[in-house]
Amino acid sequence: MAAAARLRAFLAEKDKIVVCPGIHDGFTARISIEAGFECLYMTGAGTTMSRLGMPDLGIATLNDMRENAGMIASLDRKIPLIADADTGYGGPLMVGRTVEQYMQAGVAALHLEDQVVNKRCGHLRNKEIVDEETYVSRIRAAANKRAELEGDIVIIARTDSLQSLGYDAAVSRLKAAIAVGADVAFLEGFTSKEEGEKVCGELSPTPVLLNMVGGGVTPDITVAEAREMGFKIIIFPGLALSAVYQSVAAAAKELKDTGRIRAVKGHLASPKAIFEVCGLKDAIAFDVAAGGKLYTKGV
Ligand SMILES: C[C@](O)(C(=O)O)[C@H](CC(=O)O)C(=O)O
Repeated sequence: MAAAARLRAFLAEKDKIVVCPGIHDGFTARISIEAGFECLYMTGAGTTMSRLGMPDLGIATLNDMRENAGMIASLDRKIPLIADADTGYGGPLMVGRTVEQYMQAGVAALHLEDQVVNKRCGHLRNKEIVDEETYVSRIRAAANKRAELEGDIVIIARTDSLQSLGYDAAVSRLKAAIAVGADVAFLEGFTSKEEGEKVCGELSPTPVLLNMVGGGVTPDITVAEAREMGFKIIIFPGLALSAVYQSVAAAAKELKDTGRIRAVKGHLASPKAIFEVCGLKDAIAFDVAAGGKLYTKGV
């Protein structure tokens, strides 16, 4: 089953919540696959930081995002990838190109939001949003492109309008997005569990996504609680980013302070062990099956 169809099947399962660790590159994707997750989330913030070394301020372009998403989606085609597509990177024509390219890249779902193109992380202050008509035209462009290509990519409509317009206007934007073809709703940055529960109830039967940003404006909600509240998807965008930050910072400090890294717990993985996380055995088997001679004696 193709990735988008698989994700749709998950969404159709009663009482199921799709749990997605946030990953930003091939290695963190592989580690999460090895941990047994059945779906992944490619964070735009993480893609911007890992590929460009820049903060989440609308700096990554369609090319940066699509290339990263395509590589990650290709690692295991059985595992659907939900990928951030920010604002769609322009007007309806650009949104159409984004959807087409994400589909070609094998992405199962993408989310599109109503911030201005020069956007920022949804958990920062003073976000600027576009008017509702412009937002709806982004979602319509996505749905039209999907129909034109006879695809089934899952369209997730995100609104960042809660911060400036309040709950009712934000939910009305999500309803307008659903009316023109969005499959899933995403209320960014809600600030109380009551609001989270309310939006699930109000938009039902449309599945609603919960963005669990550690240290963000949304209170901490566990997977079990989110399922109970009615969410169908939960993403943890900062999962790999914060782990990488903490462990690399500790290792760098250790090296700086002591001149070695072996003392840092967990840094003793051999090259071979970590290559195995990245499909070493399958890569060798593929080469050997084709008659390659490089790895017949092992590595
Ligand atoms: C979901 C998000 O768009 C992302 O890029 O992962 C961010 C998360 C973050 O910055 O931690 C967001 O705007 O919520």
